[in-house]
Amino acid sequence: MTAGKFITLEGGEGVGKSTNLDFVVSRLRARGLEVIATREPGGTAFGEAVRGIFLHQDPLRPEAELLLLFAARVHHLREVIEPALRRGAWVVCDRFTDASYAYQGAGRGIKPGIIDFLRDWIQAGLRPDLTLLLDAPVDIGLRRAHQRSGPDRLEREDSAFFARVREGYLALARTEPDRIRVIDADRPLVLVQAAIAAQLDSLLDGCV
Ligand SMILES: Nc1ncnc2c1ncn2[C@@H]1O[C@H](COP(=O)(O)OP(=O)(O)O)[C@@H](O)[C@H]1O
Ligand SMILES: Cc1cn([C@H]2C[C@H](O)[C@@H](COP(=O)(O)OP(=O)(O)O)O2)c(=O)[nH]c1=O
Repeated sequence: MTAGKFITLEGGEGVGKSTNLDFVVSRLRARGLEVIATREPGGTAFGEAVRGIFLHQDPLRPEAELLLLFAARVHHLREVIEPALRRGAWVVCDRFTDASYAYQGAGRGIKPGIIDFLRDWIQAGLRPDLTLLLDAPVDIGLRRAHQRSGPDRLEREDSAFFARVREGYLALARTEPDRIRVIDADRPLVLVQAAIAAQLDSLLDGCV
């Protein structure tokens, strides 16, 4: 049996990650693949409990944010992601470690070396096979997110914070252009999904 693939969706608030996660999952299932859809923080009972603290505990120090995220991540990896990949399933995850570099690193100012250390300790060599980075101007994403629900703790940050997050993500994409594919999310959904489909098809074609 071939090993499964690990796909992540990343980007700022309201860029369309959840909407497009459903699209990715349907497209892969249509090919007959076993697909697990999950999210961070979350994905396990412990991770979902951490998510509640993370989104609502105020104040929460940047160091505590990062440690909580990796505490949830280690359970998510050991209990959900790694077993699924080992049995040949595909895993599609709404946010993963790139979000820690963008939000806690670029956004909060934690040095990347500290995040590298936690990533290497918890994940060893595991990285997503494909990351779809949905990119849109900050005000557009926030407007979409606010239409959806009341703001959580992070969504109340100022626009300078989200501008750093966006630039942090784009900087990651420049360092790993093969893994991280930037998708212009400031377009009608049908065009965003055509771009995503093209990326998925090239990953699938590489698997046959
Ligand atoms: N390309 C798009 N154009 C317009 N609205 C969109 C687009 N993509 C998503 N939306 C809408 O924006 C809102 C936020 O989308 P969502 O998928 O929840 O974003 P995220 O998971 O990134 O926060 C939803 O109401 C969704 O229907
Ligand atoms: C996984 C992860 C998420 N986060 C933040 C980003 C989001 O504000 C929040 C998760 O909320 P989520 O609902 O996934 O985001 P969105 O509002 O865009 O749909 O957690 C980090 O700061 N670092 C991380 O490593």
